[in-house]
Amino acid sequence: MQPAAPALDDRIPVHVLTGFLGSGKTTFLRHLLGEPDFADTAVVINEFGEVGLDHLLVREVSEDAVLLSSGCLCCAVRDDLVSTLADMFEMVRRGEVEPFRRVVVETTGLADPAPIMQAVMSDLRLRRGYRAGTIVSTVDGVGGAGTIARFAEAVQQVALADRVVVTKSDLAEPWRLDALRNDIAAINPTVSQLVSSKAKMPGAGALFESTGDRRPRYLDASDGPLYGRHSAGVETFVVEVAAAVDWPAFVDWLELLLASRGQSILRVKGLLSVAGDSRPVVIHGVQHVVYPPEYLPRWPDGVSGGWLVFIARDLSRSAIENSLPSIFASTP
Ligand SMILES: Nc1nc2c(ncn2[C@@H]2O[C@H](COP(=O)(O)OP(=O)(O)OP(=O)(O)O)[C@@H](O)[C@H]2O)c(=O)[nH]1
Repeated sequence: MQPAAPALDDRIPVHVLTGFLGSGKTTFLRHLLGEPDFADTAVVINEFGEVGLDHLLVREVSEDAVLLSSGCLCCAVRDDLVSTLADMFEMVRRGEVEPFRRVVVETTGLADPAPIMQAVMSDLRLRRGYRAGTIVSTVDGVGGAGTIARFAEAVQQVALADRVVVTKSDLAEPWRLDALRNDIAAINPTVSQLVSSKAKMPGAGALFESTGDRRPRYLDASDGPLYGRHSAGVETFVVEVAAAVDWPAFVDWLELLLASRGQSILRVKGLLSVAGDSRPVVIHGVQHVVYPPEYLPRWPDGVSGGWLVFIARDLSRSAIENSLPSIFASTP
């Protein structure tokens, strides 16, 4: 008698998209969600600050992105992820939402992916409907080597990845990319490394496909010194910017701030109203780099005034607020 073929596992894979602050997770995810291969993908986004931006950007391409805010998935809001996934499954079962074929969880930039994957896979309710997917980690082609050298979180994200996407290759010199790829290989010798440019990457459709039968690395990570911990002193705060800003003055202010305090400011992002334009402007700064602004077609529902979120070390909210007045457009 022939041995029975192994039963096909038709549970929904939960993939984790991780990567250090500003390394390009959301940009890459938005691009993927626009590809036909990624139709039927449910997205759960976790952000640090009291206000989230990434889910607003992802909703431009996929209406149903769910935001888990106010804490990091790997340490503070793990239970929220478990109950969100359970609710999503129930809603599909009751026919309240369209079925989905995969879930992608985008973590905060400081997250350890191991406790996230473990929380999902150790919950008996979830295990009936979901299975562990792939861990994909983005690494910033420009600043990645520096963050790997300075932040244990960046090392952990690479160490546990099944695939690494080196982003921003359009901005980085070839020698820098080669050196970074060597750093990544030194941390995780068997990981497959892919390179993307402005979120475009050959073979992106297969990004979350299984990497084979290898025992997942996250299973062995629970006794490591990094498990679910964050580098000391990293804090987040939100600065409200209710009035319209004068664009040239704002750019000068942000460039000066990041040039002088880029070692402290790991990430700044936000949504602003700019004098003379009705569209909200999305702002991105990553360490010393200010990225080109992006316009949203309209203000998202429920959002009116602007704000900036900072993720920083040794930087106070009052220092930022005191320097802000220079950016506002003067009223005629
Ligand atoms: N030129 C260029 N810019 C990129 C690329 N990928 C991302 N960016 C820019 O880098 C900035 C940060 O990208 P995000 O996608 O927001 O990064 P993230 O990892 O989601 O950020 P956090 O969630 O805050 O940690 C944005 O201004 C992006 O437009 C790329 O391949 N090329």
